[in-house]
Parts: sequence; structure tokens; C-alpha cells
Amino acid sequence: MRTIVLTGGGSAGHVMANLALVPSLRERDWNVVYIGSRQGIERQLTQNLDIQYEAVATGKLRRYWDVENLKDPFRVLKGVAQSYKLLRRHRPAVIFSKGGFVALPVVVAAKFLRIPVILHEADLTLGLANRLALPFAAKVAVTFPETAAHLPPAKAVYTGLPLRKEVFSGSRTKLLATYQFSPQCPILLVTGGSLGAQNINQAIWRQLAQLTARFQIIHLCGKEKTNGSLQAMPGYIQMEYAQDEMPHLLAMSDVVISRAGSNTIFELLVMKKPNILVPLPASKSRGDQLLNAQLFASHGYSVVVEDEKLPSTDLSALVDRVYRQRAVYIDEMKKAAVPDGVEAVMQLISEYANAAGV
Ligand SMILES: CC(=O)N[C@H]1[C@@H](OP(=O)(O)OP(=O)(O)OC[C@H]2O[C@@H](n3ccc(=O)[nH]c3=O)[C@H](O)[C@@H]2O)O[C@H](CO)[C@@H](O)[C@@H]1O
Repeated sequence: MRTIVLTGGGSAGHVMANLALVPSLRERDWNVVYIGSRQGIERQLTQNLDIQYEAVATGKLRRYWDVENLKDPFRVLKGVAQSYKLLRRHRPAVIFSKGGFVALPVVVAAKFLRIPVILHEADLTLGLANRLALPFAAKVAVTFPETAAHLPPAKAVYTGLPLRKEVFSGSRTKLLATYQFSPQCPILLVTGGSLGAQNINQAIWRQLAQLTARFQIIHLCGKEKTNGSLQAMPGYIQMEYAQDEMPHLLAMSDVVISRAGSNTIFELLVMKKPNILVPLPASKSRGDQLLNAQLFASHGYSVVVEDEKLPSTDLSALVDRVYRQRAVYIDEMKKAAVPDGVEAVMQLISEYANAAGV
């Protein structure tokens, strides 16, 4: 049996595409090993999938000064040594890396062992871990055709984003009774991405009375970010993080307010959900979400509200407007050509396996 190592983590966005590949890899007789960090979200998300999980030491990408930054190079070196041992033991034919800092030691160790590495970039511009990993990689699979222009032509392949197949099979009605929601009243889903977004949470809570007068709301607040005083409010459901429910939440919603992480916006696009994007500001990131959001808005799929302008935005009026004009957004989304990212990446993996004679 051929073995593939999947790596990537730090946020759900860096894990989801890996998970999307697992059923197809298994169908085609690949033995799947996941290398992640000891504590990261990748460990939690792979837990129920019967995937062999190996943990290595990893640094953390901080955009601010912290004494921990001094220890990170040593952690990465330790991670490279651990990855080297693991790769020698598992002997994978290919490494597929979704990025995030945990992937870096794995990619470096793979280079020493001459194991081909395929990177995948979910955003318009390369994340720091992927940029650092680029010299060690054979190919970079990209989500947006525009990204390829900034990469060495021999390395870039446009595959799109592998999306979990469960995303397509959510039920519109399954959770209505659980939440005591009426099928007659429209549903607003609010998500701050895998980590939650405090600014979005505050904006929703400030305008909750106006919003609940018109919509039933499911609010994904992020870990330890829910508001205890609003627990019993009718028509308003708060959760820290939705795991198995997520496909149903997407299916049942009529409008979505969201951060602009790549997985989420593509899920909204394929599910044809009119949406208001509040991208993570450039001051707190490399600005990738702003670019994702602007591109989606330019295609007519989304409305963008900058994070800084959120406190002064009449969200309730905006959600209402997007809901009333939903047919216009849905029509634009129907025109989108979204590639089958799972199939395209599987093809790339097969090419490398065939070239290696496995
Ligand atoms: C803060 C940060 O670093 N954000 C980055 C991270 O976003 P983040 O980790 O938030 O990732 P995405 O928005 O891309 O994906 C979130 C995924 O988690 C799922 N989900 C979310 C909430 C929930 O309660 N349940 C659930 O299942 C969504 O359906 C989606 O599949 O990776 C993205 C992809 O590289 C980047 O574009 C983002 O800029």
C-alpha cells in the first residue's frame, strides 16, 4: 500500500482541504498519515477520522514580539529531526502540505529524503509558511488562477480548493426543530471563521434586537467567546464551534455574515449563500482575507464591510438588503466555474506517485 503524508494546521483553514482528500485517497488505496502539532486544531479535527496521527514540535508564527519567538528556531529544528525520523519510518511516496507553521519541519525533512512535496495555497497570496516552504516543494497547487502569476511557472498548478464532500450534503430542515426555528422566518448564519471574531460578535450583540426582529440567527462565536447573558434568547443560537453541524448550518441559512477565510467563502459560493464578508484586517494578518473578499465582491458574490467600519455599519439594514436582493447574488454565484479541487489534487498526487513508480 502506498503512503501519503498530509500536513498543515494552526487553524481549520489549513486542515480542511487535507480532510477533503481523505475519502478519495482511501478509495484509491492510499495509506494516510497526518503529521501535525501536539495541541493544534488539526489533532482535534482528525480525531474521529481514524487517521494515523503523528505529532512533531513546531514554532508559532507571531506577528508581534514575544520571548517565545527566541525559542521557535530550536522548536522548528527539533520538528525537522522528528519529521525526518517519521518520514523514514513511514516512507511516503508524496507529502501534501496545506501550510501553517507545523508543515515547515515536515517539508524540510522531506527535502533531505528526496520525497516530493506538493504545497497547497488556499488564499490569493502565499502564506508565510508556504513561502518559506516553496524552495523545498515540487509543486504549488493554487486555489485562485491569479496566484499562479506570482509563482515560478514550473511549480504552479491551478487546482482550486479541495472542499469536504459533506459540505454539499447538508440538510435545510434537519436542525430546525432542535433550534426551535420556524421554517417561515429567514435564517442568518454568523461565523468568524474557525477562531471566531470578537468584532463581528460585538456588532451582532449590539444590533441583536433589530436583527432578531427579522431573522432567526445562528452565531458561531469562537472558543470561549459566547455571551452567557444571551443563552436563552428565542430565535438566537450561539455556539463556540460547529463541527458535524456545519454542513446543515450552511444549507439552512439564507444570508451569511462571515470572515473571508478561503474555505468558508468557497463553501458559501458552492452552496450559493448570499453573504456579507468582514475580512480580517491587514493590521492583524498579511491581508489575505481582504484580497479574497475584494475578489468575491468584484464577481458580485459578496458584499464587503471592512472590519474598522463594522461598528458604524447598520448591519440589520444591510442584512435585510442582501436578503431582499438574494436572487441577484445567487444568479452570479451560479455562473461561477468552481473546479473540483479534490479531483485536480488527486490527479497531481497520482502523477508524482506514478513518476516514483509506486
Ligand atoms: C485567522 C486566520 O489565520 N485566518 C486564515 C485561516 O482562516 P480559518 O481557519 O478561519 O479558515 P477558513 O475560513 O478558510 O475555514 C474555516 C473552516 O472551518 C469551518 N468551520 C468554521 C467555524 C465553525 O464553527 N465550524 C466549522 O466547521 C468552515 O466551514 C471552514 O471549512 O485560514 C484561511 C485559509 O488559509 C485563511 O484564508 C484565513 O485568513
